[in-house]
Amino acid sequence: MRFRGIIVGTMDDLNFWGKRVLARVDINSPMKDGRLLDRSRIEAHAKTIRELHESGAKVVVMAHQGRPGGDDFDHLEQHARALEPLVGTSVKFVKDVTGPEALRIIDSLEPGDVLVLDNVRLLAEENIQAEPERLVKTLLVRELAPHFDVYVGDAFATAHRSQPSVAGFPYVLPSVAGRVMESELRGLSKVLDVSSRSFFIGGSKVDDVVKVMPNLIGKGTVMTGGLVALTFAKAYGQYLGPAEDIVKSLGVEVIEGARRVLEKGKVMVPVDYVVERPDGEVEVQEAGQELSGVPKDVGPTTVAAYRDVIDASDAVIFKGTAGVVEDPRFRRGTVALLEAALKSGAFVLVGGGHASAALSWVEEGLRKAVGYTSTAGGAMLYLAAGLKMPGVEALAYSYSKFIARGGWP
Ligand SMILES: Nc1ncnc2c1ncn2[C@@H]1O[C@H](COP(=O)(O)OP(=O)(O)O)[C@@H](O)[C@H]1O
Ligand SMILES: O=C(OP(=O)(O)O)[C@H](O)COP(=O)(O)O
Repeated sequence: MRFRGIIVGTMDDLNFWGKRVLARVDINSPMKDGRLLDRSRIEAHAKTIRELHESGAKVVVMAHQGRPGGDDFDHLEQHARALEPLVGTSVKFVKDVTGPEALRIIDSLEPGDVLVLDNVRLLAEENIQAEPERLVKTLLVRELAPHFDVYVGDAFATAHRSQPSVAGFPYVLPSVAGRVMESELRGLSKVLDVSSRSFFIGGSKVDDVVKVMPNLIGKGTVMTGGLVALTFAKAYGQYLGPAEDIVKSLGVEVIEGARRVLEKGKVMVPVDYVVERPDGEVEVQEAGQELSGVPKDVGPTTVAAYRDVIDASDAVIFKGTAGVVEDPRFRRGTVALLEAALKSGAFVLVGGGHASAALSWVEEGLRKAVGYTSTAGGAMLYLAAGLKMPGVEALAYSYSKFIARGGWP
């Protein structure tokens, strides 16, 4: 398939029967207290895995969950169990990635078998980002690649990271896009080219947002929520009371980055917040004055102001959440904004694990008004901003090196 001037192979280009296939998917899902809260990414990637299983491949699934140190950093056994009914076969799981136990099971697979490796971010070197020359030298790539014939890059939601599992293997193995990667690239290239759009950008991955924001300003009005909003409020000089430390913990570069974004253009920040006071009570407080609790959602006046922007847009791109949606007390802002977008008649694109999970709390009849749901949050924004996608570039390299000249069955 052609994508923005490059050619990426798809699963239609290869015969998988009996092949040892390493499939990198993104089943990173919202979790609370060690339990999966949402399975949409697992459902999406199950289609790719099922097709590989039905084509007689020996399928090894590689994925991550959370980031080291985070509450949702976990093993992938639950994910493997959730895949079983969706793929329609028993799914093996090994609590290992490149160790002897993993390699033994990989080498013993029969056509049609499916094995899920444990969280690839348990390996330190997966958590660095580097150029392809370095990625191919990582132990992860050097140790696993010889055990495979083909790599399927399906982790679209992680394709903006130049990490070894995403952007390393395609330089040494014939590689194609999986079905999720393929449909996201096709789907998003169509919908991102709308003239009058607005962006709602929330959630906690502020470093990603600060990176894409200079390219988004000018492409539409940007409304913020979540930790993104707190960072920009700080960059505007607001005092955040008990949330000052939360924003400081994101690092000076992130706050400085937000200030530089504001030199380029305006970003909308909340005018009120739902805060949690030290005594556990929840109340709405106006922004700009000293907050006496931690802001955990946007307030009703903010929702009304953002609704006006949404109503004037032809397309709304929604990434991340307005508040701590895992706690029902701080879900209202996100749900109200999603509902406003879905009622507005604009084309609504929802991206990101938490934002798409929040759709399940929206009035049932409204849900069908979503124009496009992407499995990706950050990666979707990178694409909207026209930034480099190392996971896609690696697949294009692999296609031209190993597949295009017809050297592969
Ligand atoms: N005010 C806030 N304080 C702390 N965390 C927040 C706040 N608002 C949102 N979050 C967190 O942001 C996370 C969702 O952000 P993110 O992962 O960036 O979204 P997505 O998965 O949709 O791309 C949720 O875990 C949510 O609790
Ligand atoms: O959930 C993801 O990204 P997203 O929250 O931006 O959609 C991906 O799994 C990438 O995870 P990362 O942002 O920890 O690299």
